[in-house]
Amino acid sequence: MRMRAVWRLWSPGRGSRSVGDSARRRINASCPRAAYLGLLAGMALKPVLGKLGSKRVVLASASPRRQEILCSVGLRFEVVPSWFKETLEKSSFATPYKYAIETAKQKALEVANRMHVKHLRTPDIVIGADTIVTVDEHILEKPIDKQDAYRMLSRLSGKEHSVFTGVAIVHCNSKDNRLETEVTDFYEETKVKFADLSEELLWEYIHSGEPMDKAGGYGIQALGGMLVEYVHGDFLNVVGFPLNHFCKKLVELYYPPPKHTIHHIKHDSIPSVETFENLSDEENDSSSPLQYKGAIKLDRSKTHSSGGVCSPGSSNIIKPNCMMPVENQNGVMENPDKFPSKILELLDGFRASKALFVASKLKVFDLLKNKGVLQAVDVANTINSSVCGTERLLDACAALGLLEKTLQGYSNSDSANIYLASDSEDSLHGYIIHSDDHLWPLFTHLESAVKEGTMQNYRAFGKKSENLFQDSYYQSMEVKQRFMAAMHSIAKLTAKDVATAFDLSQFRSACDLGGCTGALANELVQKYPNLKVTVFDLPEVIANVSHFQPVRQHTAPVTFTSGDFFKDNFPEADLYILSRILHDWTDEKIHMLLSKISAACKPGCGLLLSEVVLDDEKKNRSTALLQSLNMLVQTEGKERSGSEYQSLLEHHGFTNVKIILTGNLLDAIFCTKC
Ligand SMILES: Cc1cn([C@@H]2O[C@H](COP(=O)(O)OP(=O)(O)OP(=O)(O)O)[C@@H](O)[C@H]2O)c(=O)[nH]c1=O
Repeated sequence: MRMRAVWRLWSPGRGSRSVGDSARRRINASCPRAAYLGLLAGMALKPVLGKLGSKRVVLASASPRRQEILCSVGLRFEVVPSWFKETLEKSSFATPYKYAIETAKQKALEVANRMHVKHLRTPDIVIGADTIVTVDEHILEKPIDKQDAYRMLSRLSGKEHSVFTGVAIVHCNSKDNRLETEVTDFYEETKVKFADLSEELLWEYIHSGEPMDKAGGYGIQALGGMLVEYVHGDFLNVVGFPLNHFCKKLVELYYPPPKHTIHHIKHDSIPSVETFENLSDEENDSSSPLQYKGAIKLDRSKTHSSGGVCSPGSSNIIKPNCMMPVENQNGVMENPDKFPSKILELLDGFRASKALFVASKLKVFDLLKNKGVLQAVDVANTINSSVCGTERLLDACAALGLLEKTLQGYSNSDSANIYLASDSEDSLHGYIIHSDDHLWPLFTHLESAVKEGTMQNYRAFGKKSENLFQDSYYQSMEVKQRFMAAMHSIAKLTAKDVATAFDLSQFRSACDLGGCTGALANELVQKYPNLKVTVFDLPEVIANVSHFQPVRQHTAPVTFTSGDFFKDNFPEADLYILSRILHDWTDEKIHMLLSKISAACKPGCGLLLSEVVLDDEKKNRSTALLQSLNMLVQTEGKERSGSEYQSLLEHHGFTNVKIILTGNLLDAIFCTKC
């Protein structure tokens, strides 16, 4: 086995309804990623699932993976596998995804018809899906036998291919005993790259039996994961169902922007955007008079799928072609394609960030964690702020899903308790404060950074950063502590995924260069009790690490040694670690550092990097690419792609470079000295 792909998103059965709330919370607390996904999805889907709860929902698929994925978000449905044969003429479709969508549609329609006619049980909604793999302009479906699987897998070997899943959501209605259907469809594309597969590995995999019921002849969620070098896009889409896109579609269908938003379109030109978080205000469509004050009331009898909405006699008349959700024949609200939700989301993004920053800075989440539920006036008095300002901040946070608002007052959401309270184990408070105090001023000079191609520390803080860390991050005790708390937050969030990305059990000593508070080092000694880890960092940092150490430690403690890795000799080790170090520096300085590490390494020594890895074309991972802009405004470094890291490492005698996209904020790269 030469390559291994680890993507922790796939965890069958996670979030199943049998797990009680408190149990789930416990699981989540020890697994930040699961917690994030669980809470986000749970929160987002609640109102939509509520609406679907009373409907007969049918999954027209025999695929156990699709059943598990949909189960995992708590959707209630029956399974009626489709009898539709996947025999549409592929060459008659202009693009592969159109073929996948059409097949998905036919699968769902076949089930809808059969249930209506044969079983006299018309479903409300039928969901169909079809997954295909495309490579070199060929569409690969499920192999018919082992030879076919061999042909498919050898075609995929060493190459990038696309996985498309087409999905059809069919709304059904029985009128005068006739079945009426309304289809909403979409597709999702994920790019997957396979390693070069040896004949031996290929046949071993085929004989495992796994390829036979899977498009392209592999199952990424199981043994097939070992064939994969990287995945760009939605992992679950490869597994068979694009859950994220599906949830967004449900939101669009069942939860159009709140009616008072429509008011804003007219007067502010900035409607709120459809994020999952918007859904936390479950009762948006309640009949609360306050909620609709001054807003257009949508009268179902006056809405038409073709025209838009008007409310005659009201002063708030909306013209037919403005960005209104319109009702389709099934009474379902849909957004016209023109609605530029993505752009508006970006345009508004800074407001949401700033609301989060201010609430964190004013310790709103700490207060609510301690007190449970409070009215706005009590929060305002405690944080020494105006009642009207506090109320608006709390409302905004509630609408963003950070708080919950009831008649009793405001309380923290689960994710706020886990990530926003400053004293919780997985708190991101440090990083939030750093973002507000340090990154925000730097980003206000992004335009200059882009024009000049350099960091903006002088413009933002009036200080030259000749020595980046001394001048920017360690210039005062306060700034240093803030910076270390920020790095600690991120390291805690990512350490487990980085520490477990590769098998490091053969190493006995490790040195984490620039390892700061030792968060990754502490995770490594948990995972590998026989590993002795030394954190090597500047004296200013080492002097300040004590209060970041874990309270209960069952393993040998991590040791800390001070020095400058550019100038001083560093401790001997058979594994070196650089976590978020290379992205701070120019290629020239990286070469200097890597050649020092290479010289210190004996053959067989390992080097573990943890960085955000960009895709080779630098076009797919927006979070990673924004992180590279972040490096532009504040350092002389940048984020790099997998092949860029590979060539830097190979240049210094490291081989067998493996990259794992962890699905977390940091990815992991491992290589050995030859
Ligand atoms: C690439 C890949 C695919 N699959 C499975 O491949 C089948 C695709 O075939 P389909 O025709 O879309 O679905 P089906 O299995 O025939 O079911 P149905 O929709 O009823 O026709 C689905 O099962 C998927 O999970 C995996 O489990 N893992 C993977 O990495």
